[in-house]
Amino acid sequence: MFEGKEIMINKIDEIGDDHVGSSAKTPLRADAFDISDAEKRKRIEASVRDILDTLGMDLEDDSIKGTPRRVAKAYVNEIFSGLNPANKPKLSTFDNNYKYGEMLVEKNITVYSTCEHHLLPIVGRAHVAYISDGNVIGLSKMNRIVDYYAKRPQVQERLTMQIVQALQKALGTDDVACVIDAKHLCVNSRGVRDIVSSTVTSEFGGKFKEKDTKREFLDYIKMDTDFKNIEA
Ligand SMILES: Nc1nc2c(ncn2[C@@H]2O[C@H](COP(=O)(O)OP(=O)(O)OP(=O)(O)O)[C@@H](O)[C@H]2O)c(=O)[nH]1
Ligand SMILES: [Zn+2]
Repeated sequence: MFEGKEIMINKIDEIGDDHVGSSAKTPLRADAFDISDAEKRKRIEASVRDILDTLGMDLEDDSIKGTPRRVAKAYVNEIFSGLNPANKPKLSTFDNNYKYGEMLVEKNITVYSTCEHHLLPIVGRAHVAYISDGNVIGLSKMNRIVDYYAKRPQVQERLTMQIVQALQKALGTDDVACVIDAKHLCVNSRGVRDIVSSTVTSEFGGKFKEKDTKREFLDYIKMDTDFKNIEA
């Protein structure tokens, strides 16, 4: 019993949330890792079949009969793949031998996530920056970490914080920032149906809390957004 609990805790560490402040943790049940991906696909397939059946769809129809299986595969293998610690990217870092001392910005990283309130897509761009404290990270790893945390049921605020906290841990510095500008289809396509509005969230760690550093980062990413509300 105790051993099982230990294993569970280790897996939560692997998922990358061990370093995340409690407010930014993905709300997972304690037994979240007891269910294999194969079992998840099986259960989701049955649930989707039930939804379509309830909607009155003909599940014998050639176009629809494979839908429960397709949705289950897409959810577990792609759309919610960031819930499986095995999919966490390895954030390889290197010594900053060339002593690059300025900020590095990886901008316009594509974000495809899923709103956890309606299970509808969140589509946008993330802009990530850090200032090296001795380590540098492979550029693609920033895109990968954005994608990993995006592939969960999310709210944009939590996604932004998880990205920053994961990179702070990998790089061993607080000097990391992230801005996300994204459209929520739950706002654009249903409900209030505002097709134009988008949501901007930001998290500024360490030196990025200072006015000039924050300004430099925001100048590099130059979005068509009024940043007055997030400037110091
Ligand atoms: N803070 C935050 N809210 C979100 C995010 N994604 C969706 N929401 C909001 O979650 C809220 C859920 O509100 P509810 O009143 O419970 O749901 P609802 O009746 O479907 O609300 P409407 O969307 O206004 O029709 C909505 O206002 C969504 O716009 C997000 O990433 N962050
Ligand atoms: Zn939503």
